[in-house]
Amino acid sequence: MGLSVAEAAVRRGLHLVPVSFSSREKVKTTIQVGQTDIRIYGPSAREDVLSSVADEFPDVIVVDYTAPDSVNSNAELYCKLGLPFVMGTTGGNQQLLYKSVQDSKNYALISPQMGKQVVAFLAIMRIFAEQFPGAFSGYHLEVLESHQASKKDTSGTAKDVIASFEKLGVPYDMNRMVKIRDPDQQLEMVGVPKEHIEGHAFHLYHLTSPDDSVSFEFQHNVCGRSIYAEGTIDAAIFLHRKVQSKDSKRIYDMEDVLREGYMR
Ligand SMILES: NC(=O)C1=CN([C@@H]2O[C@H](COP(=O)(O)OP(=O)(O)OC[C@H]3O[C@@H](n4cnc5c(N)ncnc54)[C@H](OP(=O)(O)O)[C@@H]3O)[C@@H](O)[C@H]2O)C=CC1
Ligand SMILES: O=C(O)C1=N[C@H](C(=O)O)C[C@H](O)C1
Repeated sequence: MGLSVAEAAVRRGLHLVPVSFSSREKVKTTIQVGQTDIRIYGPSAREDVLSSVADEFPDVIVVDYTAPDSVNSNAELYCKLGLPFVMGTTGGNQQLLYKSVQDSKNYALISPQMGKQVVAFLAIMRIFAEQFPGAFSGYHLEVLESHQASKKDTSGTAKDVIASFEKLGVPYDMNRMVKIRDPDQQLEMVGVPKEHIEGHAFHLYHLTSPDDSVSFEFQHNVCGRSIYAEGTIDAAIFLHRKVQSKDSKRIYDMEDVLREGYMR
C-alpha cells in the first residue's frame, strides 16, 4: 500500500516527502517514485527523522500502512510530534488509537476502508440498520473474506458490515467468519484472478431466512490497490484542509470525506 499511495500522490500532483520507514533495522535502501528518491529508515531512526520532517515540511500529512501491531506505537509518535496522519492500517487497539489522538489534540483520519465506493456501501448498511433495526431478526448470516496471504488480521471492513447486521437483528460470532489466505483456494474456490492473488479483498455476506425460503447476498470484490490509494490521497488532502482551517473537530473518517464532496 505504501508504494501505491506514493505513486497515487505523484499522479495527483502532490509533493512527496522523501522518507519512508521499515520495521527492519538493516534497511539501507532508496526507492524512486516519480522524480523523488525516497530513503527508507529503520525503527531506531523513526523519531529523529519524523521530527526533522515536521520542521522541514510543515504541511506534511503522514500516511500509515504498516501492520496491526504497529498501529498504536506509530500513532503515539505522530501525536507526540504533532504530525497529522491518515491511518489506513487496520487492527491494533482502536480505543487506544482514538484516545491518543483525543488527548494530544492532533489531527487524524482513521479508516479501515479507504475505497470510497466501499465506504459508501458501509454507510448505507449503517443507515439501513439505523432506519430498520431488527429487520432481519431470525436470519442466519454467513461471512467469507479473502485477502492476500500476507494479511495478518481479520478484515476490518467485514467487522464494520457485521456490526450493521447485528443491529439489523442478526447476531454473529466473529470466530465463524471464513477467512481465506491460501492462494490455491483463492484461485479455485473464491475466483480471484491470478494476477491479483497478492493484492485483493473479496467479501461475501449471505443471509438466509429462518425457513430457508428467502436469501440475500451482498458482495464487494476489489482487485489490486488503486481504489485504496486514490481514496487515501483524497483523505490526505481533506485532512490538510482541516488542519489549515484549524477545524475544532480533530478526528475524521472516510465518511466525512465523502460527505464533503469527494465522492467521484
Ligand atoms: N484502510 C484500507 O483501505 C486498507 C487497509 N489496509 C491495511 O493496511 C495495512 C498494510 O497493508 P499492506 O500494505 O497490504 O501490507 P504489506 O504487508 O504489503 O505492507 C506493510 C509494510 O509495512 C512495513 N511495516 C510493518 N511494520 C512497520 C513499522 N512498525 N514501521 C514501518 N514499517 C512497517 C513492512 O515493511 P518491512 O517488512 O520493511 O517492515 C511492510 O512492507 C494492513 O493492516 C491492511 O489491512 C490495506 C489496504 C487497504
Ligand atoms: O489488507 C487489505 O488488503 C485490506 N484491508 C482492509 C480491511 O481489513 O478491511 C480493507 C480492505 O479489505 C483491504
